[in-house]
Amino acid sequence: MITAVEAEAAAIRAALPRGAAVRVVVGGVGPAAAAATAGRELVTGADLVVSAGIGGGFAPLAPGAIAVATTSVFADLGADTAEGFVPMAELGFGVAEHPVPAKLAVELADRTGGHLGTVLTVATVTGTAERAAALARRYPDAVAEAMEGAGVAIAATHAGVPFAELRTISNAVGPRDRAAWRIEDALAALGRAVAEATA
Ligand SMILES: O=C(O)c1cccc(C(=O)CC[C@H]2O[C@@H](n3cnc4c(=O)[nH]cnc43)[C@H](O)[C@@H]2O)c1
Repeated sequence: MITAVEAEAAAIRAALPRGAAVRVVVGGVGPAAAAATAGRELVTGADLVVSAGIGGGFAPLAPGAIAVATTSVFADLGADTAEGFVPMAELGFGVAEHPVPAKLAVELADRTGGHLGTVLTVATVTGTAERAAALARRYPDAVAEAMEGAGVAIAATHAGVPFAELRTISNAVGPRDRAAWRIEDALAALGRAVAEATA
């Protein structure tokens, strides 16, 4: 499991059953750090790699809720134009959407009680209602936004290893309101979700 920060890794380690064959690695914030870390870790072998941590939630997901990716997508990798955002794939520069094997996503959601949907990976955290609405229009089934998942997915694809993404909600995707963040609730939910997923 690759997390962005130590607090996420600590919540996961505390929840894992004793002797679980799970490596928990802190990779840093953002898709580039996550991809580099996952690539390095996958050289030593793994059956599965999971990007796990807190994230922003799209309605109706509220702080403490669990999101499980059906697809992790680079949502802000592309070009800004007068006609709007053009995704990387439409520019002819590769793949932005990284599907999770359906059986894996469904099993993870069943075990954790998580909401299935697209999880967006962004390099810039959404901080306005306008951007949140634009993302929701482009990805109507989006359940969460975070900064690492699709980076980990790229490394997993290169290594030929299945990938999943698990996010617990700390804040709503929308206008920046740091006081409304519920990081402790999200970390507690992350621990519960990992305990349920690995029981
Ligand atoms: O100071 C801020 O306003 C601020 C706003 C959003 C995120 C941060 C972080 O430091 C987040 C880093 C970390 O958390 C994940 N995360 C959590 N919520 C979101 C979100 O709404 N959008 C994107 N990422 C989010 C992210 O994966 C990072 O690892 C500070």
